[in-house]
Amino acid sequence: MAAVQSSLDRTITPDGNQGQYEAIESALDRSLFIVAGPGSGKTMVMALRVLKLIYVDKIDSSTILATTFTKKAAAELRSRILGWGDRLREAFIENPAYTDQLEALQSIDFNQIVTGTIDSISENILQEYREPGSPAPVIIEDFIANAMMVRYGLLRGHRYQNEDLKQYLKNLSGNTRGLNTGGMAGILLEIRDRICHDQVDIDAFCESGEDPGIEVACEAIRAYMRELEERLLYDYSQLEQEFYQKLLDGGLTEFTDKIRFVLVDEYQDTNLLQEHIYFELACHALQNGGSVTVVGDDDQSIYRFRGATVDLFTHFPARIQEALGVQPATITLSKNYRSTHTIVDCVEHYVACDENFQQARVAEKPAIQHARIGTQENIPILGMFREDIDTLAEDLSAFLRDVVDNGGVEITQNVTTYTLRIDADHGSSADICVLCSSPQEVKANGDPRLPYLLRHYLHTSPNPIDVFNPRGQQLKDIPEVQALCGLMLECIDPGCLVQNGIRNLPNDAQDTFSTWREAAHTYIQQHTEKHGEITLEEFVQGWQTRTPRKAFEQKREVPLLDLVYRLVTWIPAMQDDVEGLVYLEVITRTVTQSAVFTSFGSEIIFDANAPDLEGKSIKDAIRGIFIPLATGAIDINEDLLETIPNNRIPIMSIHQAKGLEYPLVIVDVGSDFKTDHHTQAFKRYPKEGGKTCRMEDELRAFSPLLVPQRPGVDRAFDDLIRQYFVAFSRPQDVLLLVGLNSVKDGYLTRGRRPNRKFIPNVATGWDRNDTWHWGQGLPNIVHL
Ligand SMILES: Nc1ncnc2c1ncn2[C@@H]1O[C@H](COP(=O)(O)OP(=O)(O)OP(=O)(O)O)[C@@H](O)[C@H]1O
Repeated sequence: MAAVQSSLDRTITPDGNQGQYEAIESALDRSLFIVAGPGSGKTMVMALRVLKLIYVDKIDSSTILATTFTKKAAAELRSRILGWGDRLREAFIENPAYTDQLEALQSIDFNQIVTGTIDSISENILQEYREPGSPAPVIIEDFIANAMMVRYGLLRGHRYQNEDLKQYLKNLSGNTRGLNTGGMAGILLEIRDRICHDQVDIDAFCESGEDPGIEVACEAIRAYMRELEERLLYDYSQLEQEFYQKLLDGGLTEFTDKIRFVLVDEYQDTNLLQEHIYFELACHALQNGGSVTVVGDDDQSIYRFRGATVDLFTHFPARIQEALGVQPATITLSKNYRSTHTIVDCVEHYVACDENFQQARVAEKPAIQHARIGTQENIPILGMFREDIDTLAEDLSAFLRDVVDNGGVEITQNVTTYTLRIDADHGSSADICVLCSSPQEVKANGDPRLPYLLRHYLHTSPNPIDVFNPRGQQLKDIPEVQALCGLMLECIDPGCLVQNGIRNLPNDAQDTFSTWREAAHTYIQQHTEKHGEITLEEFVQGWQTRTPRKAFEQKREVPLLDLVYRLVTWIPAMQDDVEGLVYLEVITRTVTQSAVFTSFGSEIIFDANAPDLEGKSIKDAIRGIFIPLATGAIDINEDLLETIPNNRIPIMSIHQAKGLEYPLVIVDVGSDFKTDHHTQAFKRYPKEGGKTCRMEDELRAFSPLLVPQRPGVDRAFDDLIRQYFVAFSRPQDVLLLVGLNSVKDGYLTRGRRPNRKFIPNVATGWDRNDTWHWGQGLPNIVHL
């Protein structure tokens, strides 16, 4: 610990940081259950426990496996271990007390530690320890899984037209207007993932006879799984299943024989299949004389919709004792090193105010305490509420401009005045973050939402500030995407000859193709500049008339990726704008990945000896690339957003913000809520469990987990509380809540005798028994 203090500038003492100290210093064979609050240094504790095993217990680094839930968190954990590991090594090498250990110190290879998400670890281990001659697993991204479900689960066999299936998926999703093909595929994949994650007996589910749509859904899922198997492809669920199966069958003994330490962060988001994997790994670790450590915060479990089962964390000690006979020591980390006293108090008050929620938390969880070191101002919690969304966006933009550029904003509470200002030397607009339940920029009816208006007002000011919100719009509706996809279609299939010959072309895809092609024509007219000696119009004509020369190289196979890269030379927004680059990346990944499962590998074939191949390869590309893009089957994956530009204000969903911290965090607690409208209830004060809970209830009846004890509506409340708990615990210095006046003061109903009505909302301190703990007008915060 002395080296940690001198080299890493972290003081961890048995008195000052008891939980952290105990977790790091625990004996190597002591298994731990660490219940940690927000900002309590989970990642630091994990990294230092690993380094303690290596430096103090002299453990071989290749016997340690450390994993966490998201790619971002896994990368952060790895870089901490590597960075701190090296700094400590340098300090030991320079210290004369360790001269006799120089060789051992120099030989430590931190890269041998197995780190990553459970998916990346499964992939690497299956690849590294596979039988000689057997192929390495090929993993498909979610969007390809979706495209394959569209193609093999729905289009093939015309299941997308099956009324029983349509009705079943519609009921399950709660979508009142019905689903398009991409939407149906999305729900089917959610069912399929749950079958894997909850270890559901699919035969029993299929034969349950509760709804005629279930059988068709299972047929579609089985068709999709067969296709994966035949092509030796794995989606992420299947990858984990395969890893677990190989662990059970003893096919990975070379690996399991050496594993001694299993450490899992973010355990609150574990599903049953992952628990099986961790327990199997832990079983080997214990047999090899090591231990298992899990860290998590049940209050931050926000991935139920992806199969996370928080009970696996809250009941971890009993579950692992039953499975492996080990009794882990419970350690709590309740000190918060991130936020000011005011924010910590607000977060603690928030999480305690719903009495019913306490039953869903880890028993006897201690309150969060503030422990942030160094001088800091206790800026009050702020609120900005306005009559309408446009005024809110305009005023919020003006506030942000003042904070970033115009010398700051003064806030007075009682007699104290605070100045909010981005640090002129080290700060930037990226110190601010806007969190919403969804970063969508427009509503289904086309009306703008706060993210759209904020982008607009911030950008049109004299000193423009840019936002970063690539997930704000549907990919197919983004102008550059429309232009690029339209240009590609016009090049490969002029006059829609092949397109019109495709049977089962979904109507929504057909409509989108027409919009794209029109966008391409407009784009051609507006962009007359030359690239590589020709204009865009000449380039497209070259393709359309199949006159190679300048437009494309005379080859038998022309990769579509080449076409993409050539066309974007006329689309500057896709070359130098960070959001445009994300869109381009999604399209190129779609083209590359679809090559994995299409017959022509994302190439157009021009063969005079076999002229029919041209049409077939175009059809293949339309099916494999363009239909998924047009039907919403492909969306922007979160891992494409790992790097957030340092000169823009990120607008993100609360889920994306998990694990992050910012000096100033703005949380939208009600910019969409003008009235107490029932269609919005699920976002603020649920009346029922909703899609995720319905799916949980439906499928867990056939899983060892069994149907959840807590009613769906209570689980929906729990999830909303946790979501805003995560949001409110992200800021270091300032938390600003924004919304409409109706959310804080209520609104007047129409009619001859208007009546004041309030909008129950979990994010503004209502509990599920209709008590408003924060009160009318939100008097507990300072209003701007
Ligand atoms: N003992 C400590 N001394 C000083 N700073 C600390 C200490 N422990 C943690 N911190 C700091 O507190 C902040 C929060 O830590 P970290 O991000 O690891 O928390 P966390 O538990 O992962 O939080 P969350 O679950 O809310 O994402 C970080 O800035 C970290 O550097």
